[in-house]
Amino acid sequence: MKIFESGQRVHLVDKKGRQYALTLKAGETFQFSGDTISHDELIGKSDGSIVTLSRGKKMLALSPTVAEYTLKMPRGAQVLYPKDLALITMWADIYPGARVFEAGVGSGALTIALLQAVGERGSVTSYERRDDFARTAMRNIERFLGPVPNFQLLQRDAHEGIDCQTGDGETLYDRVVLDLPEPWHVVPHAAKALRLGGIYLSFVPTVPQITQTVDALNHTRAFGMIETFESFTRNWNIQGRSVRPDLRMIAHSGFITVARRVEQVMEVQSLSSEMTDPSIQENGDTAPDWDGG
Ligand SMILES: C[S@@+](CC[C@H](N)C(=O)[O-])C[C@H]1O[C@@H](n2cnc3c(N)ncnc32)[C@H](O)[C@@H]1O
Repeated sequence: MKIFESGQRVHLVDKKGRQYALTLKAGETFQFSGDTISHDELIGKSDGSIVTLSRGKKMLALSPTVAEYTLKMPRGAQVLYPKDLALITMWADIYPGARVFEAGVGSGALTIALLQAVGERGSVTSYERRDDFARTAMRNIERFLGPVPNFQLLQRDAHEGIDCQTGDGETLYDRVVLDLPEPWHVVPHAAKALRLGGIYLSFVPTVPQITQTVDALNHTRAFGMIETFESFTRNWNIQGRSVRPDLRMIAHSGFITVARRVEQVMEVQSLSSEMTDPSIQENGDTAPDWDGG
């Protein structure tokens, strides 16, 4: 059972699912539309409890998930949406023990997701150009995760390079994850900083940014398996017989580009070689390469 303690972040959720964030501090009072509840009443309660405010309104007290926390935490820069955080951690294949380089940090939403995924055995090193954003991010990160000895946040410009040499000349990083406007300037540094087989991932909101990023990845000849994709999530309203998609959704956030650091780029097959490829059937469809498909 998780019991709320002073210093912890708690979300109070009303009947309509609206969430109100507070950081517990003995002696303080939470106020909401003329209703109040003292933090002391929440401290010692279990995660998932129902609490009653001064005028009788009932609310659910929950320990926020990463998705809930990052949507409600103070922002310097725009945060990544949970749908993109989920895809980034999966497609960058952030695993326990991984050594990750990240830039820029913004408000720290992606950093929190990366730190959770690498766990105590892994590490995250992040560059953020703006000192004010770096400070907001550090507060956000520590308020959610507590002290993070495996995290290094440096006020640096990632366009100028990624420090990646250990004493014995080994490159440091398993993964490079970028959420900044011009990732193509960082691509040559990522090629040097990533170990062979390592993964590069960047997130950008517009099509010209993808083109420049993919051009830069191809230009280095150090990356293969380059893919770009986007995602949509659409919530559904399920109330009695009213079962339908919500009227509003986030129609666009951005594009994810992923690439693998390789020793040598394999030539892309030309159309003429595809024509002689036995796996291409006469109608142009690719033949299944499994038995009985
Ligand atoms: C969109 S925000 C990142 C948001 C972050 N991923 C989050 O979820 O909270 C982009 C950040 O990149 C930083 N940035 C832009 N160019 C940079 C560079 N060359 N080096 C380091 N940081 C940079 C900006 O200051 C900004 O904070």
